[in-house]
Amino acid sequence: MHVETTDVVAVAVALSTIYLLKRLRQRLPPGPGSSGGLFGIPKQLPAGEPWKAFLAWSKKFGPVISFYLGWTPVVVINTARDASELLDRRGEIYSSRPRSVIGQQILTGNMRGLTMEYGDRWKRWRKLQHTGMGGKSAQAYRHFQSLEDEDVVIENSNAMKAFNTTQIPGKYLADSWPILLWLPKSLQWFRWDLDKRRELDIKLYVGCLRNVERKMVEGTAKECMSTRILNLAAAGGTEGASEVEMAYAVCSPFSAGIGTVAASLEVFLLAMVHNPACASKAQAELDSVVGRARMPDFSDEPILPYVHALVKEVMRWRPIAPTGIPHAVTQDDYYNGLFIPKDATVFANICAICQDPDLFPDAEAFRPDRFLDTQDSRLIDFNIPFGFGRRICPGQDVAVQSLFIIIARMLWAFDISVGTDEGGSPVLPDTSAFVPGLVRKPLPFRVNVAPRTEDVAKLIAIAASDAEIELEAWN
Ligand code: HEM
Repeated sequence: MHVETTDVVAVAVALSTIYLLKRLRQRLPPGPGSSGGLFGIPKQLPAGEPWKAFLAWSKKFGPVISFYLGWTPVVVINTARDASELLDRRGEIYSSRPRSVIGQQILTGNMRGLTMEYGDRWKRWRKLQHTGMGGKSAQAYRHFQSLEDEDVVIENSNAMKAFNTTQIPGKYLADSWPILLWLPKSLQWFRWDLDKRRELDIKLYVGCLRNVERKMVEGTAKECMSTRILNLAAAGGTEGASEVEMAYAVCSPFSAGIGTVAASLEVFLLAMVHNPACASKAQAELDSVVGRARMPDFSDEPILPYVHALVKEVMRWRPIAPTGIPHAVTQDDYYNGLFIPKDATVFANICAICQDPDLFPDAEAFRPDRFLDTQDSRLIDFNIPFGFGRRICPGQDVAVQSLFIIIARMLWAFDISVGTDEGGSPVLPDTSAFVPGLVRKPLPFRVNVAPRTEDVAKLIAIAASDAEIELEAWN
């Protein structure tokens, strides 16, 4: 039988059209539809803080909503129950990341775990993360977290700045049109700067890892995530991860951990300025448990329930990762009669979930006690700000430890109050004014931080100089 090429093309077009129409007729979760942008399809997320638009839409359309971003279906989950059902229980298919041509493929050569698609490489990377951060490994950092905490740090933050600028949906043509990768490399204008940055990143990360390797050979290395991973590699336990993969893995806590904890501390200050009664209650607990002769330590943690609850409330009241990091679905799925197509991007609206009235009555109020007077395991083991399912933040134990020790010590040492302007009048900051982003932080505000007693300054100075000596050994 003779078949013309045109016949084959016609059949292929017809079949794809039937397939597309069939998919489009399936009932996607309700949503605002598509308005604006090219052919009525929005190219970018709602401006400013998208979680607010998502929350408003969910009040109108229901807890799970959808819309199109370019040609990609986007699903947003707005309650803890639905997030847990989809992202935790169905983790096998909800644990990928949306394809990122610019930020992941080109800038990092698919090495950065945060935005890596689900698969064997991600599983290898994640195993390496647990070597350095999970459970017991996190506890091993406690001593260093209680010490007072530069070229490497600056270069690393440059690497992160470059990565963050690529994480704006719709910003790059090549993210929406991956077909551009078929152009000869010399014509792919969008990769010229990124290729140079990737080379610098690899040099930096591999350089750090080799530095530790050299110290291990000399016998001067201290145990850390790098030594553990290098030992694991030597014992054949890294499943063939390349040197570059390992180098990116050990450097990811740097990038994912610094800005997030710093932003949470700014939220803490904002909360204290507005809620002096909570600060006083925590200070009373600290004074009765720790006394005034020494600073609080990790050993005090089990007997400082209010401080612990205050840390949780800081993270709940104003989550710093408002919509988490988007997941992607790897198979078609149905949920409560709604169709969630393969490759849909899925956001958990963490800010909305943290205001869920069923879980957090009077959610706008800053009330640490909500975590004490409860039998609800979702509050006792509260970790919603760290995301969901298999992609849940691997650094959550490290983060909570950092926040606990810094917040406990700040409250023990200082009175925190509203700042004043040049004329001496108090300036109460807006509790909803944030610098938007994947990780957000409060807009700059004035705050007054004063030592609670004269002895405090002396105690801190002694502790700081001891810590400096100890940290010197890590240089
Ligand atoms: C208050 C501090 C922090 C918050 C609120 C936070 C929040 C998050 C969130 C929401 C995600 C995405 C989870 C998901 O996809 O469902 C995430 C991922 C991640 N976080 Fe954190 N994080 C914090 C601190 C840290 C620290 C200190 C580290 C490292 C020491 C870290 C390392 C990571 C990494 C490597 C990922 C990517 C995980 C993956 O894609 O598999 N984070 N974090």
